[in-house]
Amino acid sequence: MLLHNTARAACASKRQARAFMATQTPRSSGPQRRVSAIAMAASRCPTLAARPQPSLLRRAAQPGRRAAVPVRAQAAPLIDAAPGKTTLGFIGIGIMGLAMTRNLLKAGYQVVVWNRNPDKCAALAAEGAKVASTPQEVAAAATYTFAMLSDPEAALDVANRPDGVAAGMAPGKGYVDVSTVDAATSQAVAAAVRARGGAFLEAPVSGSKGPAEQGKLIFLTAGDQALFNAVSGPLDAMGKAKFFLGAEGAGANMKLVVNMVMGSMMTAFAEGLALADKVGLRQQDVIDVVGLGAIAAPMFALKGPAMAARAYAPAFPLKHQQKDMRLALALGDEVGQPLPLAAASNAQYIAARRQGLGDADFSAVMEAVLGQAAAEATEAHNKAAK
Ligand SMILES: NC(=O)C1=CN([C@@H]2O[C@H](COP(=O)(O)OP(=O)(O)OC[C@H]3O[C@@H](n4cnc5c(N)ncnc54)[C@H](OP(=O)(O)O)[C@@H]3O)[C@@H](O)[C@H]2O)C=CC1
Ligand SMILES: O=CCCC(=O)O
Repeated sequence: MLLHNTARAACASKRQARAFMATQTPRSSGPQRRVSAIAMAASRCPTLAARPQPSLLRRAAQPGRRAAVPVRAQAAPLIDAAPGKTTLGFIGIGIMGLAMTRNLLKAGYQVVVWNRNPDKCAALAAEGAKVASTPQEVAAAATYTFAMLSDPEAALDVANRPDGVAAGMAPGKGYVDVSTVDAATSQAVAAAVRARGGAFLEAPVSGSKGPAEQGKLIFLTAGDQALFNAVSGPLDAMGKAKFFLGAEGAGANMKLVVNMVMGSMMTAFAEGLALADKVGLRQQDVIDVVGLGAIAAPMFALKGPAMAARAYAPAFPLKHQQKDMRLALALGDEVGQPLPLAAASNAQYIAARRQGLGDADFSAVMEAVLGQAAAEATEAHNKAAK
């Protein structure tokens, strides 16, 4: 199935197909083995087989001349990032960006940072980062620039504003957007970066504040594979695993699938805790029982006790989870996949945002669940009283 989907992604456009064919020889260890599978799938892609790619072929213009042979696309070589040698950029010093940048500094990279609210850069400056005054300045100073921004609007603005990342791009440089956005946003950012000669990789992450601090994120990457290889060191400094999934859009889609499932799981768990409470069960007992059985999940064990205490210190802000539900639902709409469960969960995240909980942890969806239950109880009581 993965192979099928990645093959489909690999065949998405002529330009993407060219990117595949121009990529470096895949390395053979760990998740990178998936790279080989993708490249093989791309090479078997019927669209590619049926349509010769003019810029990839040296044509035999006259009879008697040698047959067309593949020519590698001319892309600026990308140098492997190395601690002590490579300057990296990081844009978006929020919950995730702060922890990720710290791990790059700890690994020995020179890092230039920018954040819309410059105050958030102060701690990193004290730890050795340089602070730039625009995203363009970051991209110009760094070989490879990372960005961890809240949503598609922020990602597009930071890339395209007059003093944005694209303006600082040049051949030999790369932009790695680790924000959670939709595929169309990622593709638009990729186009802006490539128009200036830069390489692009989308690399949304699975894992929250804790894994970001511990350098245990999981990168879901797609785009220019040469850039994936070049930033392998920095990715390893921030994460425990990395997947290269194909042409840009595949990483964004993977992230939305994962977060849609996570968002629905959290809503279901909150409903379970609320129901347990109503029937006189101890919520901690529910957490313990769930933790020992087939539906055990690290997320339930991690968030459950705080939810029972109705405390929601933000690790993953609820407004971002709701954004991810919205983007996943839009994706379902686009491809004709009904997602009724996700739609119902999204309604609860929207309700929680309306309750002013957008900046709380996404487990605060519990309050919407409790709020709705309380409202329904009142309504039932009023009906019975009539
Ligand atoms: N927290 C988590 O557990 C995880 C989050 N994510 C994703 O990572 C991204 C960031 O999340 P997180 O760090 O938690 O969020 P935060 O809200 O803490 O950080 C958001 C960052 O985006 C910046 N930003 C927002 N709008 C703009 C804009 N228009 N122009 C420039 N910068 C802007 C903010 O700048 P400012 O400080 O000035 O507001 C801030 O640096 C989101 O896409 C989220 O979905 C992915 C995995 C886990
Ligand atoms: O996007 C947020 C993901 C949070 C997590 O994976 O724990």
